[in-house]
Amino acid sequence: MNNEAFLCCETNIEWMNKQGIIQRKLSTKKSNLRLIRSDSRDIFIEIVAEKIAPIKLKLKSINVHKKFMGEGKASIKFLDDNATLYLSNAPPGQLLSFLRTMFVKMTGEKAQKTNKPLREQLLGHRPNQFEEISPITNLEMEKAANKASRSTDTTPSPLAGKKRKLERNSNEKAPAAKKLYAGSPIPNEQLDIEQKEVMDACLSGKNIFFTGSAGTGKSYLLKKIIGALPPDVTVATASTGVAACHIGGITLHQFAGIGGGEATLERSIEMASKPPTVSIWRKCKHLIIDEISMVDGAYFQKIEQVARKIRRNDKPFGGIQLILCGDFFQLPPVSKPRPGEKKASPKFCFQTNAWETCLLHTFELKKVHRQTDNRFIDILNKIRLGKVDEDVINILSATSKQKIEGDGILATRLCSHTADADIINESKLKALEGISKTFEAQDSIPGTTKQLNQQTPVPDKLELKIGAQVMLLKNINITAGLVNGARGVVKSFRDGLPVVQFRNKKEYLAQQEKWIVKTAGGASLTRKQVPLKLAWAFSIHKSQGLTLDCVEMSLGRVFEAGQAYVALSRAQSLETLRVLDFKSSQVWANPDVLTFYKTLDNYKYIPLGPINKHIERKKDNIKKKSTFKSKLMMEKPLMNIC
Ligand SMILES: Nc1ncnc2c1ncn2[C@@H]1O[C@H](COP(=O)(O)OP(=O)(O)OP(=O)(O)O)[C@@H](O)[C@H]1O
Ligand SMILES: [Mg+2]
Repeated sequence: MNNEAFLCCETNIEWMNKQGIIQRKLSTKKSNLRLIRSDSRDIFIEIVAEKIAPIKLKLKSINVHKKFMGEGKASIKFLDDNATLYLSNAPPGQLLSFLRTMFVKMTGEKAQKTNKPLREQLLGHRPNQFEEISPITNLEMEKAANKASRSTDTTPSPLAGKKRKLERNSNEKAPAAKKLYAGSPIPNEQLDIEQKEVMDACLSGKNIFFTGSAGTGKSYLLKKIIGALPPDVTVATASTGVAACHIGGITLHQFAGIGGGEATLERSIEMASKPPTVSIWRKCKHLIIDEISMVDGAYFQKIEQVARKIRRNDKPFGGIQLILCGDFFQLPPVSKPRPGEKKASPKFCFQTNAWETCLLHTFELKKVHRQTDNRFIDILNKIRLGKVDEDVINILSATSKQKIEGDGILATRLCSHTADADIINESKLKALEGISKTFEAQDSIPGTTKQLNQQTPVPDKLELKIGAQVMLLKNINITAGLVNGARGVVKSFRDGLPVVQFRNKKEYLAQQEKWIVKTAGGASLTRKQVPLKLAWAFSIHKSQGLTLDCVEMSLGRVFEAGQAYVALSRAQSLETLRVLDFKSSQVWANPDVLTFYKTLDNYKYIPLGPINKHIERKKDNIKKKSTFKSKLMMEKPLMNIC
């Protein structure tokens, strides 16, 4: 079956009379929609659902409303039939492919129809036979995308001239068309074989944990999985605000509604039993968690118990399908000491009973997409496991002297401590001459600044000057290299907006972009802001999940297992990386993580002995360093960037 021409979702169909009064209505919870073609080459949508006879609606003179496609909703108005088809709870990715196929095929059909011989048309007296629509070809896609980009109308439906003008939906602006045609022409080709295997397992309803080294496309795949599940019953979360924003979800804490998890189980259940949290817990069928390595095990255990109680279902997590993703070799959970504890003692999720009872099917992605240089990939894989040999030391040390900046774009410094990164950005901006311009975000609901600061990558106030080092925070034009994470410098201000030049020499006038985040109650909050942030420095914790194209680091003060690995693996290549004072003692893996991964097939042969010795040595180093560290924190941070 051509999956691009198939959609499963809720439908409502309304037929109207000439006066616009509804004559007939039909609602289904689950319909299967198919794009089909008659032997006279007309294209139809066929709607098949239980207890109703199949319905076929001809795709001619239609008006499509697709503004809420991302939420799994769209409507198609059939002007000749005086009917409207409302689609809801559709997996957003499937809906996008379906509408795209519909537009592409209709665009192609219009061109073909004029060439059809009259004789063939006149002889078409047989009862109609229908066949499934063939998959779209690259050529068809290109044609339709060109047509859509030339047109100011985002509903590239083949409506006839005058009618088209009249029926154009004024609510729809260009971005929706951009969304429809962005990315690879053939959506199925966007996943590699390993990723497809995980996707299939997720769609089969199993509990899944997928892992893999940095840059293997875990978050990329997670976004596709979210797009393939029905949105009304799917909750996409991540352990941190930045990671949640990356996949368009909310934090796990926001979803669970039990605060930081410090309360007793009884109190936590009480907290989660309040509306709207309770209804979201009950409605949820698929719970997605990205960056699972940073979720505190005790918290994970608690929400599993809360889920069972709230949903009155004794199955693990109250019967919710779990889709967990992350790399435990990266940053561990951040937790505060509990009452009576001097030091926080975070536990990983895999060390809990809840993890055991969920019977997770585990997958590992091995193909690295972030980097292409195999030498660099090998180095990163060794660092991930805490192994540092002479090759690693030599190659990383050699980067310390390389010039990676150009055209006024300086390298971004990754700092082990957040405060250091903030101070560097502030002081560097202050040191620039010229007047500064402040860009204030426009938030849809007043009083949500703190939440939006946490959940979106853009600040509520952004101060810029000519010469400011910035990073782009949205994919603006993928083919032009204006992608999330691209580094640039502010060259001038035009019409009050910053003009940024990027490493590939492309210039971009940064206009306000929109971020939409979900609240735990399911409402949407919107922030509009220029898609930039200061980029002289970032903290390693804030950089988790990012890809950076010109990056520098000094790892002398790292304090977590995996912190050096996270920092190094942000770089796209050895040529765009500078490690200032690399030492093997900066790299170590958590022994519990190593033991856990040894239970997974691909890690059976990790030589644990030598690595553990290294870890013990490292632990001693941390103890010695901690007094030194607190002294250092009071001194000025490193300022010798570039
Ligand atoms: N199948 C794919 N085809 C093309 N590009 C891909 C594919 N999978 C991932 N990528 C790209 O690889 C880069 C890294 O992907 P992603 O950030 O999802 O990795 P990750 O495993 O989540 O990394 P991290 O562990 O650092 O969070 C991104 O730029 C992403 O777009
Ligand atoms: Mg990721």
